[in-house]
Amino acid sequence: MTIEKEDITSVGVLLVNLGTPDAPDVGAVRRYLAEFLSDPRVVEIPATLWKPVLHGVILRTRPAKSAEAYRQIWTNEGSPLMAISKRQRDALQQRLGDDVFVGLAMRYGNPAIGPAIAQMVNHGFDRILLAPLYPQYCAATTATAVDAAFAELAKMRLQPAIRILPPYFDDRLHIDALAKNLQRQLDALAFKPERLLLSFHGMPERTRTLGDPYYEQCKATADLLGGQLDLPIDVAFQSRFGRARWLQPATDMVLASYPSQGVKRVAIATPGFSADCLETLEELGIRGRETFIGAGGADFARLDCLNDSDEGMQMLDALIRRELAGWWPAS
Ligand SMILES: C=CC1=C(C)c2cc3[nH]c(cc4nc(cc5[nH]c(cc1n2)c(C)c5CCC(=O)O)C(CCC(=O)O)=C4C)c(C)c3C=C
Ligand SMILES: [Fe+2]
Ligand SMILES: [Fe+2]
Repeated sequence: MTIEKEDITSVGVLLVNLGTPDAPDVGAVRRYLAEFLSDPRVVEIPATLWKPVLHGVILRTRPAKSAEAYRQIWTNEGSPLMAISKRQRDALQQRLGDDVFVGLAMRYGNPAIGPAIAQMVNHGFDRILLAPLYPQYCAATTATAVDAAFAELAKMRLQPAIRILPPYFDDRLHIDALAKNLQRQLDALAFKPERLLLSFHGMPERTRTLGDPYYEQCKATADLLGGQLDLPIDVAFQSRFGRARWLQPATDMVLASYPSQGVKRVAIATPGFSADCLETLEELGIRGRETFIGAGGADFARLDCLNDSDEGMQMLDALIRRELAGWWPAS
């Protein structure tokens, strides 16, 4: 009997994002935050010091506040991050066709990475491309997603072959998709912004010296993108958490200071997020707007992430096809 190569290989792609609570209520948000903030890749404080603070203070106070924020952005399809991620998965599956399976998993909450990998392996997928949907690399996002996948593989005798989508912060495909998508949104605005603020999720500043290339990669994305747009850009970092010094400048401080510098019309975009989520919709779209208008600003627009836009899906399709070279299409 001869076994053809095509008969024995089965290729799957697993899109991975950060994750979100199952519901906008205190219990679900507490479960999500407990998993997220117990990850030593996220909070790099010795467990003996951090656990009492997490369980004694943070998980008693933050879930109610965060649940209230989630309620303001929740949709009929659930959390925006989940709804958009599912649409990205479906659109990619459609583009790649039936020969390649496209799955979706989240680092925190559901659907979890471990069971998603186990399920793919049980269904016979022996070549899996993990695609953490973070354009810029940091240990708190990319590395922890990969850790979770390999923790599942560590339980297996017969492991699938694994590939990992590299960070795509400076990839021409990514920059072109962002430029085209943002220009389209800017052209549709009822006002002409004097400034485009590019807001990336913050990180503790010390992660830079510890070896994360995140800050430099955010700056590189911004520089390349700025070169393709016809308005001045600024870069800032949002969502500060905890007491340590975070990457500067902080988005809320920049928004508050614009009007006194004569910048009254602003657009804000988030090229570090592949899908809109609490941090873009509530923190920027609601609170950021209030900060800017409250400080004397006149016009504010929050621009969408690439999400499942044509530009975004075309980029993802091309990035994934490139990483699948030699695996698929079968030669
Ligand atoms: C895109 C990159 C992200 C980085 C880098 C990141 C670092 C980081 N985040 C926290 C703490 C929180 N982040 C929260 C939400 C959240 N964070 C990201 C992405 C990055 N985080 C996303 C996509 C989301 C949104 C999830 C959603 O459900 O829509 C939250 C939860 C919400 C809240 O209570 O504020 C926390 C907490 C830390 C500590 C950190 C780096 C060390
Ligand atoms: Fe975060
Ligand atoms: Fe936040």
